[in-house]
Amino acid sequence: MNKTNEQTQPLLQCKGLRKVYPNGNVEALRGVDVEIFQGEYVAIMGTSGSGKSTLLCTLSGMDVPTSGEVLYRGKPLTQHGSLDRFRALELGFVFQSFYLLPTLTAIENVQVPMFEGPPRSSAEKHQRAHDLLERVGIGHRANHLPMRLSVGERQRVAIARSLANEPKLIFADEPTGNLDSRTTEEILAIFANLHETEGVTLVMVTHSADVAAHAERTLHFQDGQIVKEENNRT
Ligand SMILES: Nc1ncnc2c1ncn2[C@@H]1O[C@H](COP(=O)(O)OP(=O)(O)OP(=O)(O)O)[C@@H](O)[C@H]1O
Repeated sequence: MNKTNEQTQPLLQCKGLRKVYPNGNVEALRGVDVEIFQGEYVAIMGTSGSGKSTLLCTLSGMDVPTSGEVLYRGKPLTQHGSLDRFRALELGFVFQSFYLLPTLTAIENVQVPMFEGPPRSSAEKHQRAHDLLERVGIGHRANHLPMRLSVGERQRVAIARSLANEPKLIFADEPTGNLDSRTTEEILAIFANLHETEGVTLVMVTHSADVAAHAERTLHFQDGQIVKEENNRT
């Protein structure tokens, strides 16, 4: 990615991030510095227990670090007002286990974050959700409950939901962890398309080198620290 002047400030940054879980006194993050620029596609890769999910939780404000700071557009996360609202408006999330609400249809699931988003009529929410489902290739499944969808289709719904409020940054935590290899490629193609055609900033946690290779840059994580950084496009 070529950095223009506007991109010299990271979209998201953390400095000296430490996280100690008092339960078991586990030091999950041991001084992590990361800079993520607008429009980047970054993979955080490491073995199980290395601290990837903890990093993602603290970077996104879902959890608080023991020490160190997370900055969004140069300002500490804590100064962005209500963290719930900040997350709903600025961030999108995709998880390994989808976390779709089982009693809502696909199109209803996609609309859930919109209740925190910019004011929209019911008809507008419905239309937008439908457009998002079309965008990820499952407009024809809009009225199905999650249990009537394949796992790959569920993840597509979760991606559509993550786009509900036009987030600046999407966090994906092992988004292909429950998928077979063909479906994994399909889901990664959706991420690549969002990144390439719409400039969505993506931070993806994975334990798989093959999956990480789809990102532009890989941060290798080990024992709560970044031990190596790799540019996947050179
Ligand atoms: N709530 C918690 N309380 C205590 N220890 C925790 C908690 N959450 C995570 N840990 C510990 O912190 C360390 C990092 O865990 P984390 O889930 O961030 O790793 P991970 O790399 O995402 O692992 P995985 O790939 O298996 O999900 C591990 O030793 C884990 O046991």
